[in-house]
Amino acid sequence: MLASPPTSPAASSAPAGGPPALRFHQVSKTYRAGQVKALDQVSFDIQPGEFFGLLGPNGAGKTSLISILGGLSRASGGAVSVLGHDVVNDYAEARKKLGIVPQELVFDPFFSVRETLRIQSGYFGVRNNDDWIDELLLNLGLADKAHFNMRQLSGGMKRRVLVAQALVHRPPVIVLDEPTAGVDVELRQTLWQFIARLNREGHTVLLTTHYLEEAEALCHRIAMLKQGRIVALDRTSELLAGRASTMLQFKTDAALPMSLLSQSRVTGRIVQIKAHDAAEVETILATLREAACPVEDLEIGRADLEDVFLEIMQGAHA
Ligand SMILES: Nc1ncnc2c1ncn2[C@@H]1O[C@H](COP(=O)(O)OP(=O)(O)OP(=O)(O)O)[C@@H](O)[C@H]1O
Repeated sequence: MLASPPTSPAASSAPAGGPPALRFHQVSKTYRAGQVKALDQVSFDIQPGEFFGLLGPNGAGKTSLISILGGLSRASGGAVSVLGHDVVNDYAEARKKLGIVPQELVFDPFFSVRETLRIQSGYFGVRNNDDWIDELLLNLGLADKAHFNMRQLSGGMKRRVLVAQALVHRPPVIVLDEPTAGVDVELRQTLWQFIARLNREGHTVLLTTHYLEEAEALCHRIAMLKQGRIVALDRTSELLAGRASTMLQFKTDAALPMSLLSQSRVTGRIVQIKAHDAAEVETILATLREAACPVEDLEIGRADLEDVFLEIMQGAHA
């Protein structure tokens, strides 16, 4: 089970007339001389104060988009800006406004945790930053590791340092690329509490994750990428409300009636079938009875973001 992240507060309103926190305008990216199209004319804005989720299966283009945002790679077409600063033409200003937690664990093995954070502060021209560094260490459960050499930390601890590094210059826009991949329940809880607090205080957050329960709990709006294109973009509540709202789950050893197969998800003995309303639930149960399909441990619940995600990725609403 995933750790339950704290529910994010409502987005603070964007300053009237100000630039969006992040703007992606017709962004395209190709690799291998155009053979691989990782991003295809991706356009969307994220407003200041939003907690925004970018979801998609492996290879959808999420990391490519974040690399372009952070200046690690160049878009093949289109433009990206951070609070109005273009990431190519106005790189230094754009980079100052951003704190990016990368997916990969990159660190310098020669320094302690505190030295790493002081050096990172120096990159951004922030002096006498120890009070904020102490607060970061405390909030990320690293207070007793400040003097540890980076090599002495576990993978989860290194990831906490990466988060602290990204936040060391108090960036107004925080980008987290799968920050909870392979980390334990405790870090996820600590991390989400802290990030939700920063968001409440007005920081914009862009999150990519494969943990859809986290995205559902935290994100005000969600974009879904599939093969480099945006296939859904809406408020989380609208995404959930607009699709099948009910989920039947039961166990069976028998084959399902053909008429139910297309709307079912089968994992071993567990079958999940989506329904739009109570009448459709009745029809499904009647179909199972008529087919003499034995049903155990029947549960009827609300469809969650994972159900919506799978429905969209399977192309039903693309
Ligand atoms: N340096 C590269 N050279 C060639 N192809 C690349 C390169 N980087 C990414 N790709 C390809 O671009 C596509 C998008 O990859 P990307 O890493 O952006 O996806 P992702 O959504 O972040 O995936 P994941 O969830 O697995 O991290 C994939 O087809 C990938 O193989």
